[in-house]
Amino acid sequence: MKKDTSGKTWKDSVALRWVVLILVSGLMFSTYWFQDFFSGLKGLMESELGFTSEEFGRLIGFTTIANMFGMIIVGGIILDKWGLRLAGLLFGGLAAVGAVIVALGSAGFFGEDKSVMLNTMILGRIMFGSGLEVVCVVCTRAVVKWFKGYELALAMAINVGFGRLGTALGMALSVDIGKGFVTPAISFAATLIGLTLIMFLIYIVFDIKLDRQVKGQNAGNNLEEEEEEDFRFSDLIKLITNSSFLYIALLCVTFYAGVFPFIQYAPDLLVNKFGFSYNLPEGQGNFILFGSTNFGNTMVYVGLFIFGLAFSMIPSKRKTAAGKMLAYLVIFAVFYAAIYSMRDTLSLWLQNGPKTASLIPLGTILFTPIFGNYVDKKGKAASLMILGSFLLIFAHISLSVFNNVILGYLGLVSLGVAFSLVPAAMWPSVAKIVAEKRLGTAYATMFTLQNWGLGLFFWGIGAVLDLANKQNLEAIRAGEMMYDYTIPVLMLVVCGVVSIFLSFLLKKADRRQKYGLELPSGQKPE
Ligand SMILES: C[C@H](NC(=O)[C@@H](N)CCCCN)C(=O)O
Repeated sequence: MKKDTSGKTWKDSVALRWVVLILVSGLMFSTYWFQDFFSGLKGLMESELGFTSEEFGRLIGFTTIANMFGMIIVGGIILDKWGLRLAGLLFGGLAAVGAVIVALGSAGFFGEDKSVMLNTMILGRIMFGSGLEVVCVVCTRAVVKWFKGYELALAMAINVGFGRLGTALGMALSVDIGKGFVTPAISFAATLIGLTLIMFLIYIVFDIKLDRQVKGQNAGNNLEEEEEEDFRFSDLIKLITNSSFLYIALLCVTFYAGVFPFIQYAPDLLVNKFGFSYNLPEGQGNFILFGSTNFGNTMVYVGLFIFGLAFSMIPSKRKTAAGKMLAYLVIFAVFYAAIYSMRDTLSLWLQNGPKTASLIPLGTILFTPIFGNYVDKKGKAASLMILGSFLLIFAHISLSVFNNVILGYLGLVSLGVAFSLVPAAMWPSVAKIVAEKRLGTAYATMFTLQNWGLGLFFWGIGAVLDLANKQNLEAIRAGEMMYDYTIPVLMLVVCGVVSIFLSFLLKKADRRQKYGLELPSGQKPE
């Protein structure tokens, strides 16, 4: 799109850009929620629906099947041909319909036989999964459309942050929402997709207006509209024969295979391995925000925190050093006071499987932009991917081989840091390796390959869990014994080892091909 210098469009307004970001990110929030909220319900699915771990794994694994066989590429082509408004509605709608089928299936609407329930839920998850990935691409495209030339990196981080928030809240709250049943939690998650589709409909009004304004400007200035590049198979061939792209794409497969599938089982692991709870004690710890006696305090904390954050974001030239210190002090004090006042609740949460595991995606909301900023300013992206892969290995070893709860917490923290580091370094690196006109194809290719790894491990962890505990399955289901997660999690160490190997190869290839992955943003190698 060419920019008009004589008039303004809606995207030139800061306020409207951020309204658009919220409207678009709604779908990220709800689809990530629906993708990951089953993790908090694994125990309930076993006790209420009678699903084995393998069946649980099959259910979440099948979410990726259409994507493995090219759905994201088909979605990309539809996006190119029909535009982001129709593609968003089509694939967001597909995700919503799929989610409703999962809810109906779990309620026994299609039949109360276990296999009918499982198969209809799988059918719904396949439809949902086909929508999810394309929705993610549509949202990213919309953010680029409105923020290119403005706060693009920040907007992208916030957009993914909404997705992570969806994952965290879905994991943490689904048990409470379901109140001991699976279907209400699924219905809630499906309703969220419906509501955020309405937000997307409102976004469409903004998008139509912007297109009209840009068209008017271009006509007034005799400018031709810039054509976006369509998906081409020849681009795909060029990409996969580029060694740096190949290494980073494979790293995307192995790294994410070690993280997303683990997250689906993390609450159940904490419950079975360390004796954490699935439910909080009746009437305790359910401190969310609303309906809590601490609501007033919380609002004061939130207000002060936003004030501190907003103040710290004022450009340095307009702010004294003392002002900057004051802003950081306010943020720190608010954080400390909030944690201190919630210490009882927090201590209950840190012994609850879904709530503790949800801290992994929650932490990334804070750390991914911090590491992203580091990569922008200092570079070292390939080295940070090596570090992230190392932390992944540490996390999985400490959560599998050892039986120490402190090491378990350290493992979770280490996984959270890795899950912030690698995406913060990986996605901007792809933009350095691949020409902008091929970025759509590059992301679609990476997400397609990634879904192979996800599908395999979503299902594989559950299947190996059943296999490794074959002798004790009866006793485990009767609540007399606990699952042993050692082998399924140890398996994920392999993902970390291959990731380190690939990150070293990437660093070496970058030295040869000179993409400048180790350099700050905007700096080119000599
Ligand atoms: C940005 C990146 N997105 C992906 O990997 C997508 N394939 C969406 C996956 C959704 C899984 N809950 C990310 O989320 O880091």
